[in-house]
Amino acid sequence: MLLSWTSAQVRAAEEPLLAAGVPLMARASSALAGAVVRVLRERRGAVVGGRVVLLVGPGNNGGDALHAGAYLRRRGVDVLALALAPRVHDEGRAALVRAGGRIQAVTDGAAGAGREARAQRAERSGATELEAAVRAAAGADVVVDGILGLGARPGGLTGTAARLVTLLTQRTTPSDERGPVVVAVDTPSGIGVDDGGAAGVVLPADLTVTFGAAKPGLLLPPATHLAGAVELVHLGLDLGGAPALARLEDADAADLWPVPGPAAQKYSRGVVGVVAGTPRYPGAAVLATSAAVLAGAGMVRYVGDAGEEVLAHRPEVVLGVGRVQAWVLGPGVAPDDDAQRGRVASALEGVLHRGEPAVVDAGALDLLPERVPAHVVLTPHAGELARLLSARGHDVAREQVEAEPWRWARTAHEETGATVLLKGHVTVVVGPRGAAYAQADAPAWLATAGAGDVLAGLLGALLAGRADDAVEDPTLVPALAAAAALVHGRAGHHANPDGPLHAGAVAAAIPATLRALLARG
Ligand SMILES: NC(=O)C1=CN([C@@H]2O[C@H](COP(=O)(O)OP(=O)(O)OC[C@H]3O[C@@H](n4cnc5c(N)ncnc54)[C@H](O)[C@@H]3O)[C@@H](O)[C@H]2O)[C@@H](O)CC1
Ligand SMILES: Nc1ncnc2c1ncn2[C@@H]1O[C@H](COP(=O)(O)OP(=O)(O)O)[C@@H](O)[C@H]1O
Ligand SMILES: [K+]
Repeated sequence: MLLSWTSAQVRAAEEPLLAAGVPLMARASSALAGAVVRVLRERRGAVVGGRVVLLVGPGNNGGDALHAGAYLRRRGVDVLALALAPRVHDEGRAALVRAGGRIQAVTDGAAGAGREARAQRAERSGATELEAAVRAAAGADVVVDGILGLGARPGGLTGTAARLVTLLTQRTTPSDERGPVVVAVDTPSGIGVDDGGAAGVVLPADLTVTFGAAKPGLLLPPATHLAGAVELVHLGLDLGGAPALARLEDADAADLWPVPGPAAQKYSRGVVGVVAGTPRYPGAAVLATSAAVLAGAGMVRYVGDAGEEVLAHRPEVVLGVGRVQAWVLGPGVAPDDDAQRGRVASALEGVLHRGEPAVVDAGALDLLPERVPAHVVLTPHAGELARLLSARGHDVAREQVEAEPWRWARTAHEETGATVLLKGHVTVVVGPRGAAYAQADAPAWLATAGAGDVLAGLLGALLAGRADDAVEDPTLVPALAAAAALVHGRAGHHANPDGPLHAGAVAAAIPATLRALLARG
């Protein structure tokens, strides 16, 4: 499991070590230099003579970059530090100069203009300075982004740094193999370290070397898309307490998946009840029931008017109401289908009364009671979450949910009591007692009609298989939801690696995906 901690948690864990004189910056910067050495070797086959440009901001993040630069200079690398703040880390600067590295202050003449003529002169020379800095960075083998790290204030980069990064990103395209490899120090500068925001301009990194612990912003969209590969450097921090946000890996999902023992029978393995689809829209019913069957449910009951189509595709499914261990409610249930909405409502009543876990998706979301237990999992996409929250008095649009998925998923959990699985390229799950996950397992090809119905059925099977545990320990529910998102994403890869997908193929890939996962786990 990949765990992440907030900047405050990391700083608190650093404090006792710093007080005891542990050289954290030396550890961080030598690991950073090691990463740059590897990049140089991969890119040019040699370290000596490589060109590295450091973007250096006012704090310790810049200090890390400068110390790493000193190390690289001693290895024969040509190092140029661009100081983007009036003052940069003193010791780091001295170390780089001692090692023979160059430092250049960059101003862009836009700030502090005095009298007109002087201002114009300053502007001209500043613009030239900035242009030269951009040229140097664009021509380097590696650019090290040490402008801001844990100390970044909300709102993103400002001033010279913002202008330089803007020009540099215009000059270089990520797919251009001749452009520099960007290595971010601790975090890409200017992202929301704790919330994954990307309010201003950010230099997209190919690699982020992060210190002590991963930060939530490295796992959350939109910032996660700017971090590249993330390499964690352990600093020996004692990070007590719960992590802020986690990401499950294959072994974690395998541990959570119920595997039948010799005494298993279909009822003990979990029966899933599915209220989905309509005669007009039978597809969702077929996909949700198929996914539940293929994910290994003991039995699947279908409730609704699309039974004929369901049986034509899945003869294993049993039609009609009966005892179930978990429900899947809402895929393909249209707002004008009173009969199916009535069945959803009565299943929801049962859920509140008897306490089975349930997946509440699509058309069932607007039938959700005021408060539900955490073993009810909502599975909205950003638009559906915005609608649900707006109906409860929050003024929020789809774009805002996409910009801050963790925040709004948390709000939905607080409002409803439910565990919330917010779908997207990164699927964010929030449950009780601060439990939160961000899963990035799916190929973008999975953004296809019906994929959500498959996820609902898959999660339903998992909840049915672990229904007693889920009801007993509500903090297990978000982990189960995250595991379902992982398996769903993996099934997308499995179904057609790097190519177009249709939802039926994703469902069909579930058994082999689970077999591979359980064999490795
Ligand atoms: N605490 C430690 O001992 C360690 C810290 N390390 C490094 O130190 C970093 C944190 O250092 P700092 O606390 O100095 O913070 P930063 O280096 O992130 O920068 C903070 C400085 O930037 C300014 N600033 C913040 N937002 C700004 C903005 N939007 N525009 C312009 N200026 C802005 C602040 O006023 C402050 O002067 C970590 O990210 C990591 O790279 C590592 O060396 C490991 C050990
Ligand atoms: N860009 C993306 N990359 C990867 N997965 C995505 C992306 N966009 C959406 N998904 C996933 O595809 C599925 C789409 O579900 P949903 O929006 O409910 O579609 P539908 O209602 O048609 O089934 C979700 O599991 C979601 O996480
Ligand atoms: K940085």
